[in-house]
Amino acid sequence: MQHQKTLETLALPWKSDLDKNKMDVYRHTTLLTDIDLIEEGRDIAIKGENDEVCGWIPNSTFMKEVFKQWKLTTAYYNTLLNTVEAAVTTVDCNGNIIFLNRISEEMYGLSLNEVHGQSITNFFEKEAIVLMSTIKERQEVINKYNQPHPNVHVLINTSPVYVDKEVVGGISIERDITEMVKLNDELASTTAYLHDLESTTQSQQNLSPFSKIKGRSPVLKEAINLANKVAKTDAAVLITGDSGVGKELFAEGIHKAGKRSNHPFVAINCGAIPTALFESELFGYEQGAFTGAVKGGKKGKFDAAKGGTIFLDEVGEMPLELQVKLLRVLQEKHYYRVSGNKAIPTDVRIIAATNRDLEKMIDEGSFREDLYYRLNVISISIPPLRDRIEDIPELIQLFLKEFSLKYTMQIPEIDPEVMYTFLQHPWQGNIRQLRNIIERIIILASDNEVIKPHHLPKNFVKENNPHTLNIQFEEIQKLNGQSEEEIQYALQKTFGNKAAAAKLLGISRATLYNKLKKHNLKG
Ligand SMILES: Nc1ncnc2c1ncn2[C@@H]1O[C@H](COP(=O)(O)OP(=O)(O)OP(=O)(O)O)[C@@H](O)[C@H]1O
Repeated sequence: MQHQKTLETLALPWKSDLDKNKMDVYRHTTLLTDIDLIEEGRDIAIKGENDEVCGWIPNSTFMKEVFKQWKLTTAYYNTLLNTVEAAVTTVDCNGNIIFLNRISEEMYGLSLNEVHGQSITNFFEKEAIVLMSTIKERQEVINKYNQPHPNVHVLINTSPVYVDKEVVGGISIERDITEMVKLNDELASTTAYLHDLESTTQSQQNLSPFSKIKGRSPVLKEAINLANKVAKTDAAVLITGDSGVGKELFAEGIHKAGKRSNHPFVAINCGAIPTALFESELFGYEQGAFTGAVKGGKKGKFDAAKGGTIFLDEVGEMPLELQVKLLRVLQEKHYYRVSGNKAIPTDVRIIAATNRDLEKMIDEGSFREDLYYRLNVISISIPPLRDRIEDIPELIQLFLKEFSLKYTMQIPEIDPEVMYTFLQHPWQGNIRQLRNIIERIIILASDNEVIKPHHLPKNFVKENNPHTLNIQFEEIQKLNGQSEEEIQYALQKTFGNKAAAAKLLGISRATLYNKLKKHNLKG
C-alpha cells in the first residue's frame, strides 16, 4: 500500500535504566510487517549496525503505529477495490466471502452485507469457482476465460493470499467481457447470416433465366428486358443478330423465364439437317417408313420438346420446301409422323433465330413471307459486340475465369495494350470469337504470365487496322494518369470501365479511384 516504515523510525534513544531482557529485540532495519506477534505490554529493543542495542520502542507507541498503519492500509485497500474497473472478490482460506466490491455486487446481483462470511459455494456453481482451486492448489490464474453465471462471461485473475507463507485466503479479479462475447456472437451470427444471404442471392442469380448473359451495356439490358417480357407469353419469337452474339443464350433464357421452363428446350440447327431427313428429324416416323428406318419408328424433335420450346436456329438456312412443311405445322397446330396418319397436336413454343436478313431474302424469294410473319410475332435484335464495347471487359473476365478453371491456371493479368486491342477490335465473330481467343490465350500462356500482344493470334491482330491502332496506342502509352484530361480520355476510351481505364493508364484501380475523387470526377 504505502512505503513500509522501519523500526528505526519509531525508536527512542536507549536509556541505561531499561532492561533489554524484558523486551523483544529486533534489528533497526526491520519492517513493521516483519514483526511477529508482540506480547501485550512488551516493549521492543532495537539493535543497530554493530549489533549493539541502541534504541527502544515503547509498546504503546508501537501499537499506536500499528493501528495507524492498519487504518491507512484499510483506507487504501477499500479505495483501490472500489476504484478498480473489475469485480473483486476476496475469501478466507475456507472460501468464506470477506469482501465484494461494487462491481462484483452488480455483476452477480449480490450484496456484501448479505453474503459476508458465507461460503462462496452457496452462490456459485462449484466447478465455476476458480478462486477455490486457486486456494487449494496455491496456484495463481491469469486471464482465464470463465462463465461463473449463465449470463456472465469474464476473464479472471486469481491469487492466493499469503501471511508468513501460509495461505489465508484468496482474491479474484474478474473483467466482465459479456458485452464483448455478445458482440462477438452477434458478429458471428451476422457473418453467417450474410454468408447465407450471399449464397441465396448467388443461387437466385444463378437461377435467374438470363444470368448467363453477361454485360452491362444499355442495348444488352434493353434486349434482356424485352426477352423477359416476351417470355411470359407463348408468342413466337424471332431473335436476330450476327453470328455469335448470344442468340441461343437469349432463346434459352426466354424458355427458362416462361411457363414451359419445366419442359424440354430442344435446339435444331436448321442449316445442318439434310433436306431428306428434315421431316423425320422434326416430326419422327412410324415403323417401316423407309429403308433403314429404326424398328418401331422414331420420335422427332417436336415429340421430344413436348410442352417445352423448340429453338429453330439459323432458320434462314432452311430450304424453301421445308419452310412450307414447317409453316403448315405451325398453321394447323398439328403434325404427322412420316408414314403416319395420326395428327399429333403441336404443344411447343417456337423460338427462331437468324443472322440473315430475312426481309431481303423474302424480296429475293428465298424465304417465305407467311412463315416469316408466323415466326416473327415478336422480334428481338441482339446488337453486335462492336456496338456494345462496354461489355468487353466483363466478358474477358468471365472467360478468363472459365478457362483458367478449366485448365487449372491462375487467372492471368491482361496487359493494357491487349485490353486496348480488344476494345478496338471489330469482332466479326462476336462473343464466340472473343471466347475462343481467350481460351487460346489461356492454353498458350504460362502460369503468372501477363497477357501481352504476342499472345494474340496473328490473323486476329491483322483484322485490326494496325496503323491507326499503333498511333493511338502510342498516344495512350504516353499517358500516366496524372492529369484530369488523361483520366477522362481513358474513361471515354474504355466506356467508363474503371478497371480497363486503370489498365490503360498503367495505374492501379485504387489509384484511379483516388484520382477520380481528387478531381471530383464521376467516372
Ligand atoms: N452476353 C453473353 N455473356 C456470356 N456469354 C455469352 C454472351 N453472349 C454469348 N455468349 C457465349 O458466346 C457463345 C456464342 O453464343 P450463342 O451460341 O448464343 O450465339 P448465337 O448468336 O446463337 O450464334 P450463332 O448465330 O452462330 O448460332 C456461347 O458460348 C455463349 O455462351
